[in-house]
Order: sequence, then structure tokens, then C-alpha cells
Amino acid sequence: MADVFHLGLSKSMLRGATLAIVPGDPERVKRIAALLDDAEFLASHREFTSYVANIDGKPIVICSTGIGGPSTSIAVEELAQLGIRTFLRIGTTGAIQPHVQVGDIIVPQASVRLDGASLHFAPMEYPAVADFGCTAAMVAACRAIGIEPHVGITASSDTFYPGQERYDTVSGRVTQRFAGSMKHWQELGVLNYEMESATLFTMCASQGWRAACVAGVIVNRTQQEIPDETVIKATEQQAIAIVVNAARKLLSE
Ligand SMILES: O=P(O)(O)O[C@H]1O[C@H](CO)[C@@H](O)[C@H]1O
Ligand SMILES: O=c1cc[nH]c(=O)[nH]1
Repeated sequence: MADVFHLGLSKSMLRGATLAIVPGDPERVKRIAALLDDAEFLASHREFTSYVANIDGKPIVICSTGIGGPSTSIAVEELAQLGIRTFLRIGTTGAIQPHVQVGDIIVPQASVRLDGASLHFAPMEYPAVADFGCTAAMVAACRAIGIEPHVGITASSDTFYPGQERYDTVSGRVTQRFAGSMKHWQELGVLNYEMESATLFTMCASQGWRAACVAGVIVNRTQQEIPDETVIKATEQQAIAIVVNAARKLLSE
């Protein structure tokens, strides 16, 4: 029987793991597990697909979060109930600065809290900040394969459309709060949009858990709206290699 409500997992299934890689997309879980040793499929419920595996003989869990803060908060909370204390997100993202290229890698230090779920963990004054050591491991993992990541601030939104200032195609409108918001974030030096890091960083920082994120740029909003499928796959694969190497480094400490 499972020990937690949604993930279909029990503590005995996790080989004593304390570190998890948490992609958004369930399909990505298998691709990450394929790079690890002794990978074993555990469960698939709703948006939550999980594997357990080893890196250099140390156990690691891979579990998808689905899209957005609410489902991310469930995955992270239930993984924490099972003993996980370090969470490494690997995702895709849309850049908003002209100098960030499609195919580039972003490692956020902190996130603008355009979500709602993070408010269920800490008030708005509290920063959605990544763990320094895990973020340094992500940056080192990038440099180890010759990639210089963009390290900075991400805007993390509950919605893909209005929250990232995509205008409704029927009405042509976006609510007042978000009209002109992309330009404002650009002026404030924000690098990109994604949808989970604000919740992940806030809930982990406020509960003494560690979290970091790596994101592959699949679109640049100053140039195009629809990503190329082959670019998505190649960029994801690079970000997967980085998160696996960051996990390896953290597990060896
Ligand atoms: O590729 P993933 O991890 O899902 O991340 C990004 O892609 C989804 C939107 O298309 C959101 O989850 C966003 O954060
Ligand atoms: O533009 C984008 C691309 C990926 N993910 C997002 O959340 N936004």
C-alpha cells in the first residue's frame, strides 16, 4: 500500500533516497532514468510518474511534477514525506531577453512569484530563492560540458497564457495586471518564463529543504512563439545531462 496520497509510492520503494530530480513532463522521467544505473519504474498516477535509480551506487528518485505550482507542491510535499530533502528541477523555458538564444541553458538564482501556490507556504515578502550549493552544482555541471549558463532571475507564472503575457486569441485581451508585464520584467533583468520554480523554491527554502533548477530555452519570446520540435528534444536532452551531473556531484558530497 502507498504511504502518500497521490504519488503511489511508499518509503520502502525509494532505496533510502534523499535527492530527487523533478521534471515537469512525465515523459521526461524515463529519459532521465535511462542515463542512470539500476533504474526501476515505480508508479504513474495522473501527472506523477516516478522511477528510482542509482548514481555511483547512491539512490535517487525521479518524479514528474506536472505543469504549474499546485501539482508541483503535491509532488514535492509527498516526496518530502518519503524522506526527500533535495529537489532538482529540470524544465523547458521561454526566454524574454533578446541576448538569450534558443538552445541556451538558464540556471535561476531566484524566481518572481507570479504563482499562487507559493503563498500557501510563505507570505509574498518571502523570496523564492534557490539553494546556493545546489545552484552552484548546476552551474558546475554546465561548465563541465562546456556550457556557460545564464544565471539570474526567472519569472514563474501559474498560467502559460495571461501570466506570460500571451493575449487571448478570441478576445485579444489579457487582464490589466499582465498587460505590458513582459516589457517590465525585461527592464528588471528577468531572463525567462516558466511555471514551477516559484512554488518549488518558496516551499523548499521555507521548510529547510534544498532546491535548484535548470531550464533549457526552447523559445525566445522576443523572436518567436512556437518552438521547433527537434529543438525541444535536443535542448531537453542537454538540460537532462546537466541535472544528472549536478545530482552526481551533490550525491558525492
Ligand atoms: O518543461 P516543463 O518542465 O514542463 O516546464 C515548462 O513547460 C511547461 C509549459 O509548457 C511548464 O511546466 C513550464 O514550466
Ligand atoms: O514560453 C514558455 C516556454 C516554456 N515554458 C513556459 O512556461 N513558457
